[in-house]
Amino acid sequence: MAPRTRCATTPSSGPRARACSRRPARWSRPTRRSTPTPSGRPPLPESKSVPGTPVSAASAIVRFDDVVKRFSTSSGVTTALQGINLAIDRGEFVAIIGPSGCGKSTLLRLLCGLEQPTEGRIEWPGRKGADPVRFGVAFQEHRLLPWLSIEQNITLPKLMKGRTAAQDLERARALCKMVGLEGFEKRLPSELSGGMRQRASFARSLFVHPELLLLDEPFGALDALTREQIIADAERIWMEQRFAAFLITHSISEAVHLADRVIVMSARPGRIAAEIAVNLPRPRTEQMLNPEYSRLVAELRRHLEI
Ligand SMILES: Nc1ncnc2c1ncn2[C@@H]1O[C@H](COP(=O)(O)OP(=O)(O)OP(=O)(O)O)[C@@H](O)[C@H]1O
Repeated sequence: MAPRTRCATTPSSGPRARACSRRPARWSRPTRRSTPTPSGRPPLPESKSVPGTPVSAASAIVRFDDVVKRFSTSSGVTTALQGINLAIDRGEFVAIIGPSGCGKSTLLRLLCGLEQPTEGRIEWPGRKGADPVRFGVAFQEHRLLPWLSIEQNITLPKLMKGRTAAQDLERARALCKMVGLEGFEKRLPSELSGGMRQRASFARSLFVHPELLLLDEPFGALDALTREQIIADAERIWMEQRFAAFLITHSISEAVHLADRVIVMSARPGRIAAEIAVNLPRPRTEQMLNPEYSRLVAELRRHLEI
């Protein structure tokens, strides 16, 4: 039987081949932590991805089975994604990286239901009845409404329903504090720096207590220093809350800093070319000096052919 995914840049034997995702549709059970999380919540996976080990229905929040996505336009049909088999576990941080146009945003849009697969299935194993999984989304552009204060922007889902309770404002304030915006709750977006607006956008994505956080290059447009600070904060917040996260990024260092697993996509039609488990200890702020960090960066560079 042909492999479900193929590695475009990896030889058929040797260490690189082991990273290649020639594996069945269901992947990898995480190793469980024995130490409590800083928030005191139940322990969740620290790092994972043993090639060929199936993800159980109980641990996966979402699973793509042989998903194909084609777009039909007046100028023809584009196959954006081909043969995607991917499972994301509860509490797992997955980063996705690949060349422009390889289908990363299409994957994200499939995840939040803005697109439907042309072939294959997307399953939500833990979903009860018609209850949707709670999503948070943050984009490269902050998408804050300019006429609303930061706390109003954060509570927007409730504001739109016309009922912002005291506890919602309390949560908005707590989120502002969490992302380093304490004291700026009443400000308008135009009164904040670019990095602060991005922090506010990140806080807004957390407002709904997401089970799955979708991050479409949210730190991509920031200057290097601000970006480093926000990434460190994002990791801390994820460690405290342990939602599942799906991060689109063009930055190898960002992927290695944040993710338990980095998925490398090949050029269009997008396929999963490789899956790299990141087993570095957290928090990873100091890990750049770790030889394993350099090894992972080099491995990802090889897969991306840069
Ligand atoms: N609504 C659409 N209609 C037609 N084609 C589309 C649509 N959305 C995406 N595509 C095509 O699907 C392919 C994948 O696009 P997608 O935006 O997912 O790539 P990407 O990896 O996110 O790119 P980038 O890194 O540049 O943002 C591209 O060829 C794009 O032109």
